[in-house]
Amino acid sequence: MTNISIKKLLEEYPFAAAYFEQNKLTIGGFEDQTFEEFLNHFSEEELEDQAIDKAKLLSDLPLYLDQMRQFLGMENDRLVHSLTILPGHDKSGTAEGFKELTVETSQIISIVGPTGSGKSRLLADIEWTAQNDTPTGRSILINGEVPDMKWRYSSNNKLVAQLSQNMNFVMDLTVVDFLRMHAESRMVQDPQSVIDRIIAAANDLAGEKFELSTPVTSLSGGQSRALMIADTAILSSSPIVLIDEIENAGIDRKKALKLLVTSDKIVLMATHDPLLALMADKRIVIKNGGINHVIYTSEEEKQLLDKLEKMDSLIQTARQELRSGNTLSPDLLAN
Ligand SMILES: Nc1ncnc2c1ncn2[C@@H]1O[C@H](COP(=O)(O)OP(=O)(O)OP(=O)(O)O)[C@@H](O)[C@H]1O
Repeated sequence: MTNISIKKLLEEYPFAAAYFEQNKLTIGGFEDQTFEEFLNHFSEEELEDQAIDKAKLLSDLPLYLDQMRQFLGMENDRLVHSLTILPGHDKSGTAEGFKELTVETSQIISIVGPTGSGKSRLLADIEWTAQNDTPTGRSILINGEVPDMKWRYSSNNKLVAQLSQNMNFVMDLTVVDFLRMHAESRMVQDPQSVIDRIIAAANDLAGEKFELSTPVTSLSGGQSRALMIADTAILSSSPIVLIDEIENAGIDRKKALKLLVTSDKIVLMATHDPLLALMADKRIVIKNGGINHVIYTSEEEKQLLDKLEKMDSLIQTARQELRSGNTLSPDLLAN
């Protein structure tokens, strides 16, 4: 929550204004920056003169917001701001190669490793909020603490939303009925505008557009995935999104990730797609059932990402041409 702009923070937690006032911080003019960026604008002299303790102000803000939400009896779902994985052991019983790994909202973590190495197991440990009670011996903390066991059993206030490669709907509903049911179960104030936003976002992700009246059973693989991603980003209460491979999903993967991240989700995805893996802030490398090491995506890798994106867009264009029944010409490579 400290990664979002002050403006967004105030929209979501209006009482944050009192925190700034109590600490005599004038945030006017800095609304588009994050709280950390705002604090960084002070000179050393100003910090000293005004007795501003940047580190304390930063670490106290999430605590303050949590306490206020609890006090005001607001829903728990938005309270999650970090997920921590504590190490267990690999399939041979060897301790995992990291101390602890914390992921915060709006961060993306990718998980890579050979087939059968344990990527899905890690996602399952997170979903189950493992407490040294799964084959890996890992433990999961939420906001730095042992999580409430309610997360394991609650059906409408789930910690984790899973997006998997196969999204086949079996229910006999149109897209709008499906979304309306979901919006009503979440008791949103203005269901129609939420539904409209989801449809617009889903159509933006999917190659071919679909209508509100389309039965969900007639959606293509890519369309149903796009719908579920948009629904998860905009309407789901789950603060953590786990993605098991979206490479062949027929959707704009980059936009999909951006949509989830700007919705303040913690995103973890198992993937071998270089575009997705490098978009992540950190990359968990799994070997023989254990987290072998964690790689921080370097500047160099991010630069490589630009090149890979250009190559990818070329392949996508070629694919589109083939789909439309055209022939491919060498001009494709000219640009
Ligand atoms: N640390 C561990 N200790 C014991 N068993 C483990 C451990 N990690 C994973 N496993 C088991 O190994 C098997 C393979 O793991 P998993 O399905 O998670 O692999 P994967 O990387 O997702 O494979 P794929 O890429 O094929 O989907 C599973 O039965 C899982 O429960």
